[in-house]
Amino acid sequence: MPHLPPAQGLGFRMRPSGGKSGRPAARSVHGVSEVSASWWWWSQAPLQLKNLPVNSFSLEFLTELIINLEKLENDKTFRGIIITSDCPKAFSAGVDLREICGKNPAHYTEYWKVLQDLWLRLYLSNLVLISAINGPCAAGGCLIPLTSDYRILADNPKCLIGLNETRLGISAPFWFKDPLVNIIGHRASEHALQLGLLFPPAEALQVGIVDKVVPKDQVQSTALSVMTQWLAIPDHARQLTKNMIRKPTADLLVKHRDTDIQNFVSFISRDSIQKSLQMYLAKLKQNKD
Ligand SMILES: CCCCCCCCCCCCC/C=C/C(=O)SCCNC(=O)CCNC(=O)[C@H](O)C(C)(C)COP(=O)(O)OP(=O)(O)OC[C@H]1O[C@@H](n2cnc3c(N)ncnc32)[C@H](O)[C@@H]1OP(=O)(O)O
Repeated sequence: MPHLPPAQGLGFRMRPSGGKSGRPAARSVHGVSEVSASWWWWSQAPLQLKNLPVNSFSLEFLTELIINLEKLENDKTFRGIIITSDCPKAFSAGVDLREICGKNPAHYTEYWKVLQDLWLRLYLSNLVLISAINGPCAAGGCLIPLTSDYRILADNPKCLIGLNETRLGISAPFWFKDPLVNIIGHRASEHALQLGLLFPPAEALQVGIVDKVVPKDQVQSTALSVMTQWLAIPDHARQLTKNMIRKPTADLLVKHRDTDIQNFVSFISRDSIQKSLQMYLAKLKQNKD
């Protein structure tokens, strides 16, 4: 792991909410993030993503997320995580475009490798992962939902979800496409991916990219209730089953990850792509005004 300097506004919060176990909240500060590990309810941990303004995946944010997930995974008292956003504007805006614009090939290589690492850690996690999606998530912003075991989306027209890469003139990586196919099926994925569809809540539910749509103020309570159902299953049986179903998909990335990195680096280093990226970033800033 690279050494990371402290940064403001970046972090993950595991919010205490009157835990039943009576355990005191443990608070520790690690490098860039403050992690308040405490018990909320049994062994489920709410993990709130906070990389203002839109939870885009900067290298620093990805690295911290991986570290925090590893801690939770190794702490045998935790059996599940509810992942949500603590940024009002988005669940996640996906790849932080500033990480892949105007940098050098070594940086692009490191960035893509860490993004793959996060995907692998999430996709093969032994924990029950529930995405409580309380904001838009497009393209790379779907990484966490697509690798989760269950997805709950807030019923708000702004909460669009989908792999819209083709609309940006790019193709979704195969390791984004594969989980989508596993979730919504082949034909629906062909349709969604080629057209770069971003689904509003009702359509997202209909196509199956999310499992439940509820009013925004019920996303957390619904996630808790779903988690309770999942935790009623013995861990070892559920974990073996999850691994059996997901391993073939994960193995594809493990097997092809070096080639995938090379492809990404050569693609992103092209002048034409760098120009498009600069224009897209400028457009995002203009839209704000
Ligand atoms: C032509 C584009 C080419 C892209 C080439 C990419 C190549 C990648 C190779 C292959 C990778 C494929 C897999 C993954 C791909 C991705 O994830 S690409 C990123 C996809 N995400 C988006 O396109 C989301 C863009 N953002 C938005 O739509 C909106 O910001 C929002 C999330 C819906 C929030 O809207 P709003 O509340 O109106 O806030 P804004 O004012 O728009 O944004 C606030 C600030 O955040 C900055 N920002 C937004 N998204 C990103 C981002 N992805 N990376 C970096 N920064 C981002 C935005 O510029 C604003 O900044 P300031 O103006 O400085 O406040």
